[in-house]
Amino acid sequence: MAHIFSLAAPPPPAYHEGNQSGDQVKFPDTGFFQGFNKPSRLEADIFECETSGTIPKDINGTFYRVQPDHQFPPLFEEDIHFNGDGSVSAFKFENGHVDFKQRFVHTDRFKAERTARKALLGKYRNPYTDNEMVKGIIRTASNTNIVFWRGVLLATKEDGPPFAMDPTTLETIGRYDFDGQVLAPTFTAHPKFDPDTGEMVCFGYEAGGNGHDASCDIVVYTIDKDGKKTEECWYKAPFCGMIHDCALTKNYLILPLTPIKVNEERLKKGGNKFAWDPNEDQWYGIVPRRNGKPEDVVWLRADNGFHGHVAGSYEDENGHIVCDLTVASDNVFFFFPPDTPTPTPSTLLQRNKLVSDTYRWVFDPKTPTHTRVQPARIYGINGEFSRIDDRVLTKRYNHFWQCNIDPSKPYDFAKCGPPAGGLFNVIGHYEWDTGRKDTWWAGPTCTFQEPVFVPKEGSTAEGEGYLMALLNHLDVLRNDILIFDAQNLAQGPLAAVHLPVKLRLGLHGNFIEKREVDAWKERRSEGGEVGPAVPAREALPWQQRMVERGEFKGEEGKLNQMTGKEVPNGANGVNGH
Ligand SMILES: C=Cc1ccc(O)c(OC)c1
Ligand SMILES: [Fe+2]
Repeated sequence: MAHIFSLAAPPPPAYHEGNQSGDQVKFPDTGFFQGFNKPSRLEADIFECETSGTIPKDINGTFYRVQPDHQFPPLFEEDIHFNGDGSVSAFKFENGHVDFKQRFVHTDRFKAERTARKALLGKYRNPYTDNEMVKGIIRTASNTNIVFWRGVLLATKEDGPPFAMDPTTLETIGRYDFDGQVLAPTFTAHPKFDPDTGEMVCFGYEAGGNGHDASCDIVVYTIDKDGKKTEECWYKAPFCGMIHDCALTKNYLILPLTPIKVNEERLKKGGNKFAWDPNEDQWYGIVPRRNGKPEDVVWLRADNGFHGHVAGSYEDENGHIVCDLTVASDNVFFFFPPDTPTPTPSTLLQRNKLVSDTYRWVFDPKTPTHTRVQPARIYGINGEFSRIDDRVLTKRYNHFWQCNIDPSKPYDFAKCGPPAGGLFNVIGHYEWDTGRKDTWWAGPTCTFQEPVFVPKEGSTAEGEGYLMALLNHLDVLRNDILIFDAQNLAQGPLAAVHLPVKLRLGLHGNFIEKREVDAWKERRSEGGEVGPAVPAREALPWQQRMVERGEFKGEEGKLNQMTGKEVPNGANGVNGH
């Protein structure tokens, strides 16, 4: 890489044979850390952002989203974006004004590494590659989704528990175990919220042990609107593969099991978390929402494919489950190639050739388990990150929005290089009832991140409102937010918010109304109706088992110190009693 100055004494390379060498703060010279993918590590406030057009005055609320952003250069040169620390952005809209705030999620991992001033955790979801100092630590980087639950933000990643943050200040409150009710080692990044009951339905996969042992156990929880756990049931998956998103209907939860698999032996050898299995089916686990029993799960299967995200889902007049999601034709996670016979990583170029259409499945929940099924409808588009008007979740719906790939449009490779995160050069609005395709192309130097739907103040009609999405300027390394009329994308944006900086490629976000944030702030205040959110007081059961088995051997006090927990007689730490 070209430098604007030359050092008198050139330092040795930051990585030697793939491992970090020396203590320079220098990121790898790989695609995951250069160009638009360069780490940012920015925590900032911008009061009154610059805008173009007229920001609709009836948008009153905050668009929260999360991005992986490595706090420190990784231990291993070949590290991946998904291993970066969660960094949450908030765009607060009020009466035509927009303020920006961005903060890291202070996970146990973040705190330990900050104390050490360097990376201590190794590869993505492989504890066998960690520094001994952090043995037994909760490894999650909380970098995948940021949801609002009863007055707190939950920063989530599917390999660990959520971390709670204050919605106004973005300060981390701590690991959140729902007042001791949710103790599985893993927790999905895609909990679902039933708009009729106010319940949260959530799950964890690889949940039977410590979250890193290829267990086939899946746990499904329901938390009611008052914060009480009302359902917990454990199911078995046909293999330990990724279950990233889920679909919720009035009576069922559907778990798409993707044929990218965990193998504990591979982890022990320091290998990848996942390996793609091109010979495995894609599976759908259907479980009841009420009084589920382990034997109730129905697993349906279809030809190999890679699940993306769910748009909507509901039960039709026949009691069948309609479940809409993107399914890609091949391995989206090109950095997790098949194991056998020899792993040959595919490239970003191949990744960009995948087709990811939107599939409608109609499942009869009474079908015998292991039955092979076919899609009912394929929309005929190529994209990902579908969103709906969340008020129609669990209900028959019409509209969805997503980021699309249109390879027929010009792309300025000379100015932008390979399109970081995928060539999402179009934003699209679709209607199941009409087959309509309402799209807008962002031009040859821009791509989109996941959109959010913002309901119009005072309107209850599905899809009436705005669509908001981050725009990546790949040529000048900067971001905007574009705001559209949700049902007329083709006319172009109504307004834009301009950031003076580049964000990272994020995963997911949500728009939360100001009135909801304000009402909960009142309830969560000292002496309020509910009181402040309380972080987890006890170590997770898998950590307590490590202590009981004597696996800490004195590392425990060190770990407590590094994560800022109280050390004396383990009152508050990993042996928490
Ligand atoms: C599909 C997205 C996805 C799946 C697993 C992850 O750990 C993740 O981290 C950002 C993202
Ligand atoms: Fe996701």
